[in-house]
Amino acid sequence: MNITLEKYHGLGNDYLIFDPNKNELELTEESVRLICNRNFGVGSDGLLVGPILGQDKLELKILNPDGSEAELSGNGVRIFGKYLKDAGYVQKNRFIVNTLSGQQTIQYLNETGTRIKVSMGKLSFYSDEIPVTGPRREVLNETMMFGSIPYRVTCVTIGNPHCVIWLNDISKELACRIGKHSETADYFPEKINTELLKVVDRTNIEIEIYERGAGYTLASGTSGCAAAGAAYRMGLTDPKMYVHMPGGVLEVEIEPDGGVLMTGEVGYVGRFTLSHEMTEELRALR
Ligand SMILES: N[C@@H](CCC[C@H](N)C(=O)O)C(=O)O
Repeated sequence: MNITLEKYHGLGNDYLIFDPNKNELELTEESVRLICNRNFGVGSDGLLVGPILGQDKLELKILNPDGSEAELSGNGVRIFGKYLKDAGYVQKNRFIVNTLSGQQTIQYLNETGTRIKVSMGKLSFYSDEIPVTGPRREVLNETMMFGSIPYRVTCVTIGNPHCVIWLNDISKELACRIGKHSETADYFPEKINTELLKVVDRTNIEIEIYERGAGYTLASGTSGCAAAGAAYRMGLTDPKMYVHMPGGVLEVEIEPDGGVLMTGEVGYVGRFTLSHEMTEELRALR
């Protein structure tokens, strides 16, 4: 049987869904890299594997295009929510999914499930939880060197690790220039997602993103939550704000206990049935 993948995007952050209940393939780092490759494969910013059906559980495994596993993806969870509705796995309007980072609550805000609110979990700025090397502390406004240049950095986890750099001017070029050094810097034993943050006013921020295991992306849900959390913690914004990214806008709300609510759109691109040749090539990649 040839492999079938469904493609969705969250504000231009595109993911392929590999439903293990409908496909037979043992995924390896190499096969994930080939599927996500934009020239030799279908191409995407990541692969969502699910639903993995457990006892009363809907599990989601999130893979980066380099084959590594991520604890959480905000766009990935919204996309997964839309897929679960489209494929008839859920009938409820509000339900829980499980990722490596814990539980996320998904809520459909419209009939077609294209607008989704997710309760993402809690932010932590503590070094041992992110993780960041050195003594246990909250990593707030510290100087770190990326490619021999010093930057003021606030680090935070929302299940996956983020480093937020507050600047007056941000761009794709700068995100790529800094991100390629910060992703693998010694400060971060599990690597890091990088966000350049520009504060527009108390309810609007702009970010540029360089994702761990994926590189530059047009949008990222966890990055939006991390940057919003950092901006609020630094006293630069109100708790509820619009996060503007090159691919579109997310609404993020920081709750008094550090919980984060994220709301945004999901788009369905289409179904891709891989050729016999491609299916066989993937099966050979062990
Ligand atoms: N695109 C994502 C984040 C995906 C995971 C990230 N690259 C990581 O390794 O932590 C999002 O929408 O949050």
